[in-house]
Amino acid sequence: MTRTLTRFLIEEQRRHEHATGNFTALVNDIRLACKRIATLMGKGALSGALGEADTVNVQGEKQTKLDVLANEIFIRTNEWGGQLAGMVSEEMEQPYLIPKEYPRGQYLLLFDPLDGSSNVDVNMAVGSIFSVLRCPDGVTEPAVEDFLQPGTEQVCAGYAIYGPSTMLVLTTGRGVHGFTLDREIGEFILTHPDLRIPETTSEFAINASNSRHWEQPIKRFVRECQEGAAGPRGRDFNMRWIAAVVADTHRILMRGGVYMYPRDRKDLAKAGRLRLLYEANPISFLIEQAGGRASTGREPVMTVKPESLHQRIGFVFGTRAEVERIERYHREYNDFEFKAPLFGSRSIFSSPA
Ligand SMILES: O=P(O)(O)OC[C@H]1O[C@](O)(COP(=O)(O)O)[C@@H](O)[C@@H]1O
Ligand SMILES: [Mg+2]
Ligand SMILES: [Mg+2]
Repeated sequence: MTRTLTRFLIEEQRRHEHATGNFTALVNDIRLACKRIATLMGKGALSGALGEADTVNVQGEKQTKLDVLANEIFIRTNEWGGQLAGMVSEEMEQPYLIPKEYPRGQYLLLFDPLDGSSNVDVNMAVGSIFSVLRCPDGVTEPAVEDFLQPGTEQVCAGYAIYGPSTMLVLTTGRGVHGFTLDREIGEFILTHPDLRIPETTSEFAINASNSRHWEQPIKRFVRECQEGAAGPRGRDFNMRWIAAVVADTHRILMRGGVYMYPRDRKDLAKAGRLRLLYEANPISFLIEQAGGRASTGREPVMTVKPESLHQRIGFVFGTRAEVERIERYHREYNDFEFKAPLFGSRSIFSSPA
C-alpha cells in the first residue's frame, strides 16, 4: 500500500514519546490549504481570478487576485485548529494573531501564499512556501520579535508546487520528502522519499537581465559558466530561470543545480530580492537537509539573525560544491578589494565586458 502524507506524519509523531499530535494536525491543515489552492490554480482562467487586484502589498508590489485569494485560504484554513499562536505572510504587513474565538497553540506559521506570481497569468508553475517556528513559551499574543528567529530554529519547512502535477515537499529535520497529490483520492502520496541533491551539476539559474548590477564574484562565476569548456571550468553549463523560486528549488532538489538571486547594485536599499523569513529560510532548510548548501554568498542563510518581518536577502543555493565556490569567490574578492592598487585591471575579477 502506498504511503500517504498522513501516515508519514503519524509515523514521525510516534518517534517522539511526548508528542501531542498538535504538530501533525498543523501540517495536515497546511496540506489542506495547499490542496485548496491547487484546485483554484487548476481552474486557470475559469476561476475568474486571473489578473491583478487593485491592491499593493507591504513590499510595494501590485498583488494578483490569486495572491490575495491564496493568502485568504492559508489564513482561514490554519487559524481555527488550535496549533498556532500567529502567522506572518508575504501579503500582510503585520503578523496575523489567532482570533480570540479560537484556541491558541505553540507554533508560528510563516508563508508565501503564492510564489512566482508573475507566472500566474501565463499558466506557468507557481507554488506556496511555508516555515514553522515554535512560539516562545508563555507567549499567546506573539509580537514581531517572536517571529524574528534564525532559520536554524525552524521545526518544519516546505512548499507545494502547482505544476502539471501538484506536489508537496517538506522537511521536519530528518531529510526531505516529496509527496504527489493523487487527485482521485485527494491525498498526497510519498513518491520521492529522502531527496538528495547531486554532488555535481552543469546547470545554473539567475535572472541575467540584472547582470550589470551584479557584484564581481557573481559576474566571475556566471562568466566562467558561460565560457564553459573553453574557460577555467573546462566543461559546458546550461542555464534555466523559471521566475518562481519554488519551481527553481524543485528542479534543483530533483536534479541539482545552483540558483542565484544575489545582493546587487540595482537598488542598494534592498539587500536582495527574496524574503528571508518565508522564502529564503524554508528553502534553505530543505536544501541543507538534502545535502546542498544555502548562502547569502558570504554566510549560511539560516544563521542570519532576522531584523524585520519582510527583510530581503541575497540568496544563493543548490549543489554544495557550486555554492562553496561562489562563497570562495566572495572571500577572494573581499581580499582583492583591500589590496586593489596592486592588481589594477588584469585581475580575474575585472570583467572583460
Ligand atoms: O522577476 P524576477 O526578477 O525574475 O524575479 C523572480 C523571483 O521573484 C519571485 O517571483 C518572488 O516571489 P513572489 O512571486 O512570491 O513575489 C521569486 O519566486 C522568483 O524567483
Ligand atoms: Mg515568493
Ligand atoms: Mg508570493
